[in-house]
Amino acid sequence: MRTTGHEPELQAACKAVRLAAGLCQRVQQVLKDDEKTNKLDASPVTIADYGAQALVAWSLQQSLPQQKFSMVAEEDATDLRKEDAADMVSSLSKLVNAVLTEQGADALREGQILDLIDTGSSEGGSQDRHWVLDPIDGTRGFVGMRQYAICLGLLDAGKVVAGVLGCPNLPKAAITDADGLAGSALRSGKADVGCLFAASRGNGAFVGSIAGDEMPSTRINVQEQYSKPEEARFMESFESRHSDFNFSGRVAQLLGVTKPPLRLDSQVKYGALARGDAAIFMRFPKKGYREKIWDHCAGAVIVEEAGAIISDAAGTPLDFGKGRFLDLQDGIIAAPASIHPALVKAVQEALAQQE
Ligand SMILES: Nc1ncnc2c1ncn2[C@@H]1O[C@H](COP(=O)(O)O)[C@@H](OP(=O)(O)O)[C@H]1O
Ligand SMILES: [Mg+2]
Ligand SMILES: [Mg+2]
Ligand SMILES: [Mg+2]
Repeated sequence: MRTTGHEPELQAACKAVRLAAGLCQRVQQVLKDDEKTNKLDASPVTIADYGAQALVAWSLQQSLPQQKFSMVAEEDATDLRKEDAADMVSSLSKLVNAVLTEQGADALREGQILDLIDTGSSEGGSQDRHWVLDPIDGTRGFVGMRQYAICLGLLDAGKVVAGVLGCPNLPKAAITDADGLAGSALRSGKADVGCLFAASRGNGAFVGSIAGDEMPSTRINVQEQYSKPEEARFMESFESRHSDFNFSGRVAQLLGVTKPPLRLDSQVKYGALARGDAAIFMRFPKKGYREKIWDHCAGAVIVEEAGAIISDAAGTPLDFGKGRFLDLQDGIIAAPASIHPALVKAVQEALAQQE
């Protein structure tokens, strides 16, 4: 990987994401029902989400002690500070400390772990630097033994300047039609899995193994050619409650795409797009749903550095500098620069047909 203006941050981010991924992998092996809870919005959260967030906060501060630390992250410790959460906090503490002591680091007290989780309460915005973390994106995929990702981006003055995606269950080889929907390669347990994607602004996107400690060094690019739409594939959520599959189907039809969609949980989709497994990404949540910056920040810089354009359904670039939410119109789409204009046009046509 070339030396970049954000090399120390990218290295620190890879290290932090790998540490968190190690914790997630431990938990996925032994996930028990009583370690899943539901947040107010009925989305699940596990001790792995909390543990991964604590470890990333800890690791970034260890790696970059000179830098002011600000983080916008999905989870907070409010529920863990309630009396009935004592057992969960105790499991969380054991888990986090098992990973830390394995690294030769000192164990942390429960209160310190909760405080680390709460460092993710920054509002972000268009000034200064902020880390943006989704400790487990695709928690439903994580619980269901499918795909999930640890997603860490860096905002500088409202722009994403670096991003890392840890994808412990993503096959290292491109997902092919033969793998079927939802990356079922994972379920077989046979595929060689575990990818780490990294990109910094202006320096390209790279992939490597999530194991070990080398920086990702294989340069990746999106599928540039779109001469035959019938050969193109699109990706969308595994969860139908997260995106309108009927609508994406109509857009695909307008584009002349005939292959069935590849449905994967989490920002793994952005990594897969960046390395050319599929050509198009579409996400159309229900009206009124507000997207959060941590669900797209790291993935956005990775797909852009691999040659894609990511935007809302109107073709407007995503603005990560407005706080914890993204203000956007009608969903998120991404595709190689050569395809993106046709994609915007098809989405607009499909929207017009709906009216
Ligand atoms: N009703 C909804 N519509 C759209 N997205 C939703 C949603 N409910 C939850 N999500 C978001 O969808 C993310 C997963 O994306 P995907 O659908 O690509 O797997 C979740 O991230 P977490 O799993 O980090 O909570 C969550 O933020
Ligand atoms: Mg969540
Ligand atoms: Mg998420
Ligand atoms: Mg999450």
